[in-house]
Amino acid sequence: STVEGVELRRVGLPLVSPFRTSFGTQTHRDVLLVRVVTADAEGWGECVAMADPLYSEEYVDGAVDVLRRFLVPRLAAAGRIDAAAVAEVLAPVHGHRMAKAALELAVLDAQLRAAGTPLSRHLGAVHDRVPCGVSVGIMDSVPALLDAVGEYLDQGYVRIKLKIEPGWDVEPVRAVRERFGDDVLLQVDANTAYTLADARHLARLDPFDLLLVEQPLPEDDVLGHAALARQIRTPVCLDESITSARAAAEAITLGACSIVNVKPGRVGGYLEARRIHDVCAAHGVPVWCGGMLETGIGRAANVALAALPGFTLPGDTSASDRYYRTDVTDPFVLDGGHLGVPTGPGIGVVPVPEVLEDVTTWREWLPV
Ligand SMILES: O=C(O)CCC(=O)N[C@@H](C(=O)O)c1ccccc1
Repeated sequence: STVEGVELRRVGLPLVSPFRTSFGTQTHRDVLLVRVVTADAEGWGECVAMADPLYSEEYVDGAVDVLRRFLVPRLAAAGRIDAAAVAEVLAPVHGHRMAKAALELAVLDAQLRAAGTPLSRHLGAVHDRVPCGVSVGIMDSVPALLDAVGEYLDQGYVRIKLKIEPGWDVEPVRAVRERFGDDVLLQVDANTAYTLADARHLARLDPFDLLLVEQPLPEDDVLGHAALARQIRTPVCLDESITSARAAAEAITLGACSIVNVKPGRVGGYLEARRIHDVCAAHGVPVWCGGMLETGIGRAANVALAALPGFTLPGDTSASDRYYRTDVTDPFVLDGGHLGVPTGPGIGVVPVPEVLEDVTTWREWLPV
């Protein structure tokens, strides 16, 4: 399809409750949405970058700039192209995977809508609904944590992920196990907050039968994760380190991880995410779909991806109301601990016009 123009749009969404991780606390999301207009259809993409470069090197203002000055012009210069070729067209621009992922999804969504093909079918989904986990932030106290976990379990979430950091790890995990038992699927996410010197401390999580410990060490310390994996029993899962299918193959081969969190925004798009899924499947490594507090736009695409066969662990594909009182699309609502995979063409959802207008803080039309 030939792109006629691209709209960059920022929306401001308050979170229903503060979300604290080892790298900071979020109370509000400044989300960049990308709308691609072609002769046949328009498509939507979402950039998962945060306002500040604290999870990765990307941030919203930078994504806007690289899209406006480098990515959209290169897409325009390519003329009529298939969505499968977008990554190659954008490859000369180094990095900026979240910005690239947003543009690629918008092109792919427009193309699939024009063809009447759901994204799930295009990616190779085999399920029509996916089991949902939930990510629980670092809390002010253990009692507050137990209340939050109890509430999510009552809502039907099938897996609990606890954010941890030095000083908030063994005790909250023990408290959740003691209160909710050994059958609850439980995992932890450190977001790079530890070092290899913490190996013996992290081994204190072993008795709690966790599904995994996610990204305990810095994203560039692949060999450190391999060394750690030899010193603890809890399976190591990588997130920030896995920036591509090649990075996944390398980390697995080096023994740095036995589970992978697949996040389309982090790896440059849903097509690279599928390649990571395929590489992991070839190595017998289970994957699950990570989240970046997406609106219904990114959430719809994540649920489609999470329906692929290798996604055998519940992902961070929570309901819209985990984060937002009002989503920009019709809300994703948990049903028996699952979310239904959208069945419409493309990502299968569109922003609700009046909501979108109400939450828009900035927009720019880039003619092509
Ligand atoms: O459910 C969600 O969408 C969020 C899941 C989650 O914990 N995301 C974490 C992460 O490190 O994976 C994150 C949150 C905010 C920003 C970056 C990363």
